[in-house]
Amino acid sequence: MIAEVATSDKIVVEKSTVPCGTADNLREVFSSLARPGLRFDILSNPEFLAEGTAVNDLLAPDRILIGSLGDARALEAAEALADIYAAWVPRERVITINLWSSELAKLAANCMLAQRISSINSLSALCEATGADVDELAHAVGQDRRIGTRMLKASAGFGGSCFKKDVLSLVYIAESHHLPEVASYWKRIVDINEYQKDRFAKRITRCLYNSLTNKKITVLGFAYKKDTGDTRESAAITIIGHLIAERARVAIYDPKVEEHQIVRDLQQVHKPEAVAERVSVCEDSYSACADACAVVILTEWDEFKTDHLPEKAPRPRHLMETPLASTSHAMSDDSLSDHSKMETGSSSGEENDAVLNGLASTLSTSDTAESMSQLTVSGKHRLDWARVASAMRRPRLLFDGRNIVQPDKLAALGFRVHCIGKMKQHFEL
Ligand SMILES: NC(=O)c1ccc[n+]([C@@H]2O[C@H](COP(=O)([O-])OP(=O)(O)OC[C@H]3O[C@@H](n4cnc5c(N)ncnc54)[C@H](O)[C@@H]3O)[C@@H](O)[C@H]2O)c1
Ligand SMILES: O=c1ccn([C@@H]2O[C@H](COP(=O)(O)OP(=O)(O)O[C@H]3O[C@H](CO)[C@@H](O)[C@H](O)[C@H]3O)[C@@H](O)[C@H]2O)c(=O)[nH]1
Repeated sequence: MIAEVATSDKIVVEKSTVPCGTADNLREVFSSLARPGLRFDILSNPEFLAEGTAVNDLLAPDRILIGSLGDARALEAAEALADIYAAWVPRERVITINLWSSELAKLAANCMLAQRISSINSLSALCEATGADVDELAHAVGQDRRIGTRMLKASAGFGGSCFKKDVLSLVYIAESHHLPEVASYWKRIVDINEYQKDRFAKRITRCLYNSLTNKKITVLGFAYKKDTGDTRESAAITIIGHLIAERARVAIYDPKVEEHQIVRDLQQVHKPEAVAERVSVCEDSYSACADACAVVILTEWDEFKTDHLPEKAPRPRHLMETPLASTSHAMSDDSLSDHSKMETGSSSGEENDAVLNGLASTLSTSDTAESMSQLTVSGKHRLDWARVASAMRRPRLLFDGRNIVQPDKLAALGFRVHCIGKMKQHFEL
């Protein structure tokens, strides 16, 4: 299009993430379609902003890459583009490199970011098996400045329109250059991501006694990350797909994703009838959680955090006198003990309810009640987890697919909390 309408020399800037070598293809297109005598300088200037932080990323980028062919004329074009950025970006952050390095650097950056997440996620499986804690591990490892702490948050899997696409693009490039070992190395990043989502979904099923049929499970968060309504490649799509396949009833709440988008996404992985029958999209967390036996956090929205809850909620006085030791051993296995309580309403299950009810009455009179009902942090809304707990059914499981809650605080409210990369199941009697 540009080639066909241009009547003077042009600088053409590639902003999109493209396979390495695209600039060459563009040059061929321009030379075959453009008017004779016109010159087109193609520059690679990949975009590094992330959704949710786009404005900040634009205003204060780590670096600006400008790739050019490197001849005198191309360097002049690169300089013209660099001058635009000079209005707000320090010159030393504008890196001028060759065209192919720039195209490949964008892909490589995303692949290496995705690789870090798959690395920590693969380690999260090991943490669950060994008793290590993945957040402690990430912190300890990240203190080495050569490694750093960012992009090391274990999760139920990365999503977004870029990571999977760009890793697979690199895989394709490696294959087309006859580098199968390189291709298979990078392919594993995506494989581990699929494994992580699958593992998380299976853990939910396992903790609900290997049957989800007609059990209500609430999903909090559908976007691929917080502060965006984008759902492309969201881990929620795959994980909810598993829940639907297991015939659960799934209630979904996300503060930014519209119902029609959720339905459309789920219809990619399931028949429309199954989605219509098994999925409901709710206006708020409380209606989504009512009567659910499990809550699953899939997006790290701030409103789901527990930083407004007191460090340790007071145990109701009447339960202080109750001998608790006798039941504690029965709670150590994450499936059997819950099973007996849910099916039979055994005494320990009733004690759990008593804890919750007692807690509610204690909270209404104690000082802690004030901090507990303080549902904003720095002016931002927080979920009333005590209200959620009282609206749920036993065993009140909570699966934190983003490791954003403080498990002990929720355990004090009667939840049984499962986190990524932590063997310990958090609950109180
Ligand atoms: N979304 C981000 O946060 C982000 C950040 C950095 C870089 N990028 C890159 O920017 C580009 C656009 O991303 P986006 O999130 O806006 O994607 P998008 O899917 O929202 O937009 C892509 C647009 O390109 C159009 N399109 C696709 N193929 C085309 C073709 N062959 N010819 C003409 N038009 C075509 C689509 O119709 C769509 O309007 C991608 O290369 C992406 O990797 C995106
Ligand atoms: O420690 C982390 C960090 C992120 N994620 C997940 O990874 C995905 C991607 O997150 P993020 O990188 O913040 O968002 P994107 O908007 O996809 O941005 C990436 O993709 C863009 C498009 O290419 C690039 O421009 C950005 O630099 C690159 O960060 C999301 O699902 C996150 O929840 C984790 O699981 N753990």
